[in-house]
Amino acid sequence: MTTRFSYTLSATDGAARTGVIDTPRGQIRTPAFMPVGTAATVKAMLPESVAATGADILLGNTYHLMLRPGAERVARMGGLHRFMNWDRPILTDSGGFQVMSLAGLRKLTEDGVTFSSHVDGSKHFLSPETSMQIQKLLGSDIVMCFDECPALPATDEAVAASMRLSMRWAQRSRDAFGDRPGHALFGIMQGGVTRELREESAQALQSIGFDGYAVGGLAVGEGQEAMFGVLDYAPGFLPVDKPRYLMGVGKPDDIVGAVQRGIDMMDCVLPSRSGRTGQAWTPRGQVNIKNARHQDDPRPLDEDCTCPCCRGYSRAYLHHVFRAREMISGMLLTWHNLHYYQQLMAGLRDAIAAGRLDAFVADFHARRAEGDI
Ligand SMILES: CNc1nc2cc3nc(NC)[nH]c3cc2c(=O)[nH]1
Ligand SMILES: [Zn+2]
Repeated sequence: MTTRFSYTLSATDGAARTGVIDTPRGQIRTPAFMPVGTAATVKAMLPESVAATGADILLGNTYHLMLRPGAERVARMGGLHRFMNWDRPILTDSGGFQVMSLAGLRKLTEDGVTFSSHVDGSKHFLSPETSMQIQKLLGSDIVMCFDECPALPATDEAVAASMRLSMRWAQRSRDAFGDRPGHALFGIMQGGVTRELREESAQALQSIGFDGYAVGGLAVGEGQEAMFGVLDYAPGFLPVDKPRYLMGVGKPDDIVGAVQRGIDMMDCVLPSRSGRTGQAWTPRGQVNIKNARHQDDPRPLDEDCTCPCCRGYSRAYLHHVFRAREMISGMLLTWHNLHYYQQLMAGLRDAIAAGRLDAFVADFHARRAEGDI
C-alpha cells in the first residue's frame, strides 16, 4: 500500500499509453473509465456491483453534494467513501461546470460564481477556495481545480479570456489545496478548439504544477471530429509522466479515439443514464430495448457478455420490464452498460500493453453495425 499518489507508465502504442495510478485507497488501471456517482450513488447500482464491473474509481459531483446533503454533513458522517460505502478511489469535480448547466441565476466574477440551487433556490458561492474546502470535506482522493468551461459557440476572444480566468483560478486552487499527502490535485486545460490557446493553457498549468492534467472544454457540443482535432495535439502539450483526464467523454467510439490520442482517464454519465432509458451498448452496436422487435427475442443483449444481465435475462424480459417501468430494468441495463465499458477499457489496456492497439481498434469498428441491433 502506498501513502502517496503516483502514476507509473508501463507501455505505449503510438500516442496511447497504459499504466497504473497508485493511491492510498488502491490502484487505478489506465486507461480508466470512471462511472459517475453524482449524488453519492451510481444510479441503480450498489457500490459492490459497480466494483464487480471492474471500476477502480468513480466520480462524485461537488455541485450536487454541496447542495444536498451538504459537504459538512458528509464530513460528519466520515467522508464520502464511508457515506456511500465505496472504499476505492473517488475523483470529485470542482462544481463550476454544473453550476453553468444546472443552477439558476448566476453571477460570475473574478472572485467566483454566485448561484441559486436547482434543488431549493438557496444561494451559494463557489470559488477556487470554497471548492477546495468542499472537496476536502468530501474527502475525495483526486480533487479538480475550480475552472470555467465556456459555453459554445464562443468567440476566440471569449475563449481566451475564459481560459486565462481558469488559469488564475488554477493558481488559487493550488494555493488553497495546500499540502495533502496521498491526495492529488488535477489542473484543467482550457482553450476551446484553438491550438495556441490550448498550448498557452498547458504551459500555464505546468508552471503551477499538478499531479494530473485534465483536458476540459470538450464534449460540450463541438462534435467528435472537432474534439478529436483538439486531441490530436492537446495531450502532447501535457507532461508524459502524469495522468491525462478527458472530462465528460463519452460514447464507446469517443473513448477509443481519445485513448488512441493519449488520454488515460475518462468519465461519462452515458452508460448509466442511457441504461435507465432502455439503451444498451454492445460490441456490435446499440440495442434500444423498448423497440417492439425485442418482445419475443429469447437471446441476451450480447451472447458473449458475462454480466448478470446477459447471463440471466432475455431481450424479451428486458423489453417487458422496461415497458412496465420496473426498477429492475434500469438496474440490469446499467449493470450491463458499465460492464461493457469496463470490458472495453480492459481490452484497450491489454492491446496497448501488447502493442496491438491498431488491430484492436480495427476490430472494434468492424464489429459495429449501424443502428439498432
Ligand atoms: C469541473 N470542471 C470541468 N468539468 C467539465 C465537465 C464536462 N463534461 C463534459 N461533457 C459531458 N464536458 C466537460 C467539460 C468540463 C470542464 O471543462 N471543466
Ligand atoms: Zn451484458
